[in-house]
Amino acid sequence: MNKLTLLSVPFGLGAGTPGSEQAPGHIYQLGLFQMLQQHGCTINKLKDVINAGMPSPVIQVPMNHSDEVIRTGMALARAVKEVVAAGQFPFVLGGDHSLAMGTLAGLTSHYKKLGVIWIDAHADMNTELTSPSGNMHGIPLAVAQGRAQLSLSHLLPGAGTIAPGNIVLIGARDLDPAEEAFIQAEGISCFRMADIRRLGIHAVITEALRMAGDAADGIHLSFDIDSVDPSEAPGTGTPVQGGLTAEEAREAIRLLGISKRMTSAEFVEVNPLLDHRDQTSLLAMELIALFLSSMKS
Ligand SMILES: NC(=[NH2+])NCCC[C@H](N)C(=O)O
Ligand SMILES: [Mn+2]
Ligand SMILES: [Mn+2]
Repeated sequence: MNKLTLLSVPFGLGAGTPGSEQAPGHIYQLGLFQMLQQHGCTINKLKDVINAGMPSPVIQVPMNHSDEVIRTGMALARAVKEVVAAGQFPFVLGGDHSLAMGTLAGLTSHYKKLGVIWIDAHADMNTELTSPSGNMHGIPLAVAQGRAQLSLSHLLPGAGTIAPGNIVLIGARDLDPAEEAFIQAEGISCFRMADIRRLGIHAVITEALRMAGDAADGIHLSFDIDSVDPSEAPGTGTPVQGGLTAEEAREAIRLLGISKRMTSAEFVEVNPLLDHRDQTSLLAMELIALFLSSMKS
């Protein structure tokens, strides 16, 4: 595996509920680095990404905290681009899911045909006009496809887009009408919970790697902890019943890791303020260590 750079993004204003900005610090405090060491994983570089000093956004969008979300995305996009240019593996720890716009802007400035595996209860494919909440963590995949007012190139000059055919959604179970319509119209690959129960997580991940990866020059994993059922991951801002078991999440993450095909990853939406006895942070920590250790073995 390439050397690893961990980018922590303590930012949560893209979500409707505060708290996910505390996730990176909290997960470190619970012992992520010790756990990684036990697994023989070395982090070559650790960087906190904050929006301090970013120039004013070149675009305004009518959404909650859009200015801060865009500035953070600009800072993250630059950081991710640097990491990739240095030949390292960028691992982004959020934070809410709006920061995926920054990650994807950085990645698409390098990978011209990026594949994306999006494990989430949601599709995060609303635009500024269809968003029911006004929260920017619900739009990153529409932005990445070039369907929103905001685009990845607003965050980073030279950023590209993601082709709908290179996106695979896994765990979806709470889609808004406009998202549902778009997924149908574009034929976006979407493994809903019923598909996972029918096919099993192993077959789903194998298919997902093929669908996202076969026409791609890199594959990004975007893992939203709300993909896991709230009975095992309650600490998140938009929980939805009927999700993955923690065991299915472990298996999915492990299979993606050992495939050796992933070129970047992000973990988002852990909210320590909504958690029960750190159950969600501890699960996230375990999944992160599992992912990073299975990539190297
Ligand atoms: N990353 C997330 N947790 N996103 C939740 C999005 C919820 C809803 N679809 C919205 O647009 O507001
Ligand atoms: Mn999400
Ligand atoms: Mn979600």
